[in-house]
Amino acid sequence: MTIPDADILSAVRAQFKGVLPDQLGVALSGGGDSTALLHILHQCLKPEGTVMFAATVNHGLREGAEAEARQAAVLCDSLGIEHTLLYWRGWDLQGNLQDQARRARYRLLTDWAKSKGIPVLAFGHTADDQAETVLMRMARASGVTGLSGMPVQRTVDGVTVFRPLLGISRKMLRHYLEQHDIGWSEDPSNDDLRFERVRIRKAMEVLEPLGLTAMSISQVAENVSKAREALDWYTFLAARDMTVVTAGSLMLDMRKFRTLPVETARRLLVRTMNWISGADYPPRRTAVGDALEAIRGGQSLTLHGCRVLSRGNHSWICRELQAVRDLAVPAGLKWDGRWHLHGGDVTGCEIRPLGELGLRECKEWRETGLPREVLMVSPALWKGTELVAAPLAGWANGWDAQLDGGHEEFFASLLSH
Ligand SMILES: Nc1ncnc2c1ncn2[C@@H]1O[C@H](COP(=O)(O)OP(=O)(O)OP(=O)(O)O)[C@@H](O)[C@H]1O
Repeated sequence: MTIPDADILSAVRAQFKGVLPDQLGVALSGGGDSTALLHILHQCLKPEGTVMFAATVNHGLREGAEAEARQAAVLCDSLGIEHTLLYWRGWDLQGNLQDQARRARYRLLTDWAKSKGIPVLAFGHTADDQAETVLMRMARASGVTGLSGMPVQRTVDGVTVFRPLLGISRKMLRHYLEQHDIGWSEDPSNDDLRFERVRIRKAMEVLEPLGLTAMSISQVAENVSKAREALDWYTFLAARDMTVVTAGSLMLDMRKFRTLPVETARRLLVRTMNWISGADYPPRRTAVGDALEAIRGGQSLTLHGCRVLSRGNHSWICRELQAVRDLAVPAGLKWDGRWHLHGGDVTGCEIRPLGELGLRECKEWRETGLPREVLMVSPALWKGTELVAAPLAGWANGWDAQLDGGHEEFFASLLSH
């Protein structure tokens, strides 16, 4: 299928939703997709005055990579776009090479964008990449979030990662390149059947005559992503209605929580646990399903570095003591990835959890109205074995405990991805 240039350009332009950045970076591998991306964006943005930059990462893993990167630089030069070559030399010869290379690539590219003050970084993921991602996630029996595929836009380390080609197929882009007589490099690993993505790509050739095309599968991802947005809103409103967020923990009104549809309750539980533990991955789906049933049945339990305490009509979700018991940082630094203590002289002091011993010294802890388990995992200031301050347990001593981003961040996390 071919579509005219004007349609491709207007589809890409529409992804900016009327807000064009002053500066934009392109992650240019030199492959067909990102080469087409560079050219298309150049056509869309140059007349609008956006200054473009491009960067290519050489992972140092293939012989031809340097020559391909140089070729990408030549293309940029011909379009008057500043090009930077970034090098990764970090593989520790252990673990999943592809995964490490991908993480390193994102880090190098976002660092580069930040160093140049570039707010938006465009990637060449296409409808085919989206379809492959969705099929791989189906193989893992993913839920609504996984089946939404890759988002068009998300923030990574303060930089907007932007994928304006998700609605355009690889075939259309190849046609575009041929029409404009633009060359590109073929990465041999794109044909390496050891990779699941490549095997899925092959399988798609069989699915295509049945109507399961890159375009139709990526459209399903977009539909699911809209359904996910609606679900997130509902989860957000439910959280506002049935939770109290305090001392970095969450108190759930169980009478309301029990009436929630399972998927809403599951999302609320997962987001709460990720917010409290700081983990950037969710707990296993089956573990969450079991936990949910137990919590609704009024049980207490431990999961994902969090403790769920059943207290009659309420359940508390807080940090698990065992997960932070040995966590100590010099006062002045962030504790458990999210707490700061502010107050007087920090010389010789460190932040550790209040724990059982510390709580015993806080004679007025009951007046806080918080369960002892919540207070025991709260940040306290220690000088050796001497407790200097426990701001959340009624013994502030001139000190104040502040949560990174505050409690509103929890509610915001229900709507962000
Ligand atoms: N070495 C690299 N340097 C810079 N950007 C890269 C590099 N590798 C991938 N990217 C970016 O990530 C996007 C997705 O890469 P991936 O390898 O998953 O897909 P691809 O379909 O092979 O893309 P392409 O045809 O552009 O190489 C690319 O389109 C490009 O924007």
